[in-house]
Amino acid sequence: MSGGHIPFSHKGRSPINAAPSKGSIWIMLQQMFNRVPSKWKFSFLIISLMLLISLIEFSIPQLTQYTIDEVIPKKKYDSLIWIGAGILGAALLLALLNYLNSYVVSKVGQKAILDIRNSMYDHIQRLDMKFFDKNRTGDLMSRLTNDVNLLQQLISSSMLQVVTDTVTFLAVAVYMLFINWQLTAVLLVTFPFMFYITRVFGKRIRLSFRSVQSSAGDVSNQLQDSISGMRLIQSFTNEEFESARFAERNHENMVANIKSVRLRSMFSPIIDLMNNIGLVAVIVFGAWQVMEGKFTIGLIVAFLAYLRLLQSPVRNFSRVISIVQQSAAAFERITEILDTKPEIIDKAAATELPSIKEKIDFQLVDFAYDQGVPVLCNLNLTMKAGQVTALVGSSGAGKSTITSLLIRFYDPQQGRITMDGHDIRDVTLKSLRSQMGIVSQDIILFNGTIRENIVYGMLDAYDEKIIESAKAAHAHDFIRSLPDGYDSQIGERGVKLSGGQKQRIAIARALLKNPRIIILDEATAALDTESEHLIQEALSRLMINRTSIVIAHRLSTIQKADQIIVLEKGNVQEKGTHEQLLRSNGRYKQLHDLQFPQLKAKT
Ligand SMILES: Nc1ncnc2c1ncn2[C@@H]1O[C@H](COP(=O)(O)OP(=O)(O)OP(=O)(O)O)[C@@H](O)[C@H]1O
Repeated sequence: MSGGHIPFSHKGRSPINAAPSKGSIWIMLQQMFNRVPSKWKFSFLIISLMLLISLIEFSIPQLTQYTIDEVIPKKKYDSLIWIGAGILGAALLLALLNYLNSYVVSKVGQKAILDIRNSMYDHIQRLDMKFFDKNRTGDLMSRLTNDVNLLQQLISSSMLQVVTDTVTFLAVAVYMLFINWQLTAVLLVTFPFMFYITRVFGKRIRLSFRSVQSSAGDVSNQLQDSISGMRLIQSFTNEEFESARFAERNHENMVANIKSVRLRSMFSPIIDLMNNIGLVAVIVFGAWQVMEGKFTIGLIVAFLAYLRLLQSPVRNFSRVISIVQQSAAAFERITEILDTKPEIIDKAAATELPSIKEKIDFQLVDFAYDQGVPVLCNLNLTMKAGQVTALVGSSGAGKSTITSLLIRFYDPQQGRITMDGHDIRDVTLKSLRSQMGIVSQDIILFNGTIRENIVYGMLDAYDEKIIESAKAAHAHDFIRSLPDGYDSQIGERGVKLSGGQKQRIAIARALLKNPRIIILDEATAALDTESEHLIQEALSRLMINRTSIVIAHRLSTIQKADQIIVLEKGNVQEKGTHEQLLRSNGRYKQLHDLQFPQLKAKT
């Protein structure tokens, strides 16, 4: 891949990036503060510590001035020891207080970060499927990890510094104005410029960090895609192609970083230059005033020390500003997630859905994933409780969509879905979803042991129940033959198991949940005859005494269904039993003949 156009190189950036929230630094600090445990007690402690620190820092130049203007001219030898001890004592106290301050703030900051990450995770779990359709895993992971880490950096090192620096700056500036306003005025001339430069650079730095973080999200997306698809990459020997794609993302991230570093590298020297102009002003104006006999040398020395006290917050601030801006950009990305409101939530007056007894009804349902691309149109269908309803039809006809609407992963734009007359939007999600179990072709298993994966169906189940479900799912024997039995690790997504084994674990999990309604989405595709036989048996057990919805491409598996619904282009084309549909000689018969040409020949 020699730098040419790389297919699939669209970034697929998460749409939540599209509308950056207007999070100001102040809002960020405020919200972080709200997450601090016992914030007022903490604030009192921190403010007391800071005031003490400022007071001590402030007293050292006082002692210096006193030494130069009083002790030296009047040769007060006795005072020297006290002055030495005073300065040393102050320095020791300063070290101790700084340690305390930094430790307390960092500890509290870590707790705030813990809280943010937990709330983000909790919030993400409640978001609609629509959100996950549109946003990429890598980017979300990058927000939960990288962006939260950036905030951590703000709290642990910088926020404290900004606050202490501001207090020190104000205290010193007021005191300097008080002891010599002319000299202070000369010195403060440079500050409005610094303020202006800080604002201009601040904005640019934040924007540059946003691109850095967003391109880090792209790198993370790329990694997530390729590492989880490693089997595909290696089987197609597309390693070089993938390396080129990764290099492209990585390069974009580097360019964004370099741009950001350039801005930050320019900012600090400009602030230093301003600081030095202030120093020149104090030296020239101060020396002139001493020569005129208006100021003492001690005053100038003390002033220079204060100047250092005044300038060090400014210098620190210019350093910290990039961390603050970086955190502000991270905070915006975090807020975008926290501000995304799920649409599928319980209504205030939501009731508990009673166990299904009669039927599920789809009434004039219209649904589209994307506006203008209808998937279901005016769909009417009824599925009787305790029966098996099979959904068949061409690929893309909307079979899986029907089940996604039933479990409320999405809500229809028009029409309603009811269970025994209850609109599913009027009942709690928990009571609705607790009645459903899904076994699909894309089996989702978590990294962990077999036991952990089965027990996911009912987290407080006893071992006997787990084993009972595994037996019913024809999984017990193969589990027992593994060296660690139920405690065997199955690897990420269950990579250490065969397709059929994974499916049986998923069936055991569903059996343990014991749902009233079971959805089987192409559950037996791509299996050999023997596994299929075992799985069919397990599935039959799973379907006993439940309302079952089976999506199957292979018509052999659904011939005994109580009702077969043939869908085409989001609507019901035919319905009936296998025999009825064959007799009516319609779309079902067509599909059937395609799958069983030998039977067609006989008829
Ligand atoms: N998450 C989604 N976002 C946007 N469009 C989607 C999404 N899921 C499905 N679609 C589209 O909706 C239509 C119906 O898809 P659905 O998965 O319900 O079909 P299906 O009948 O189950 O197909 P198959 O038998 O191939 O699984 C298809 O055109 C598909 O491209």
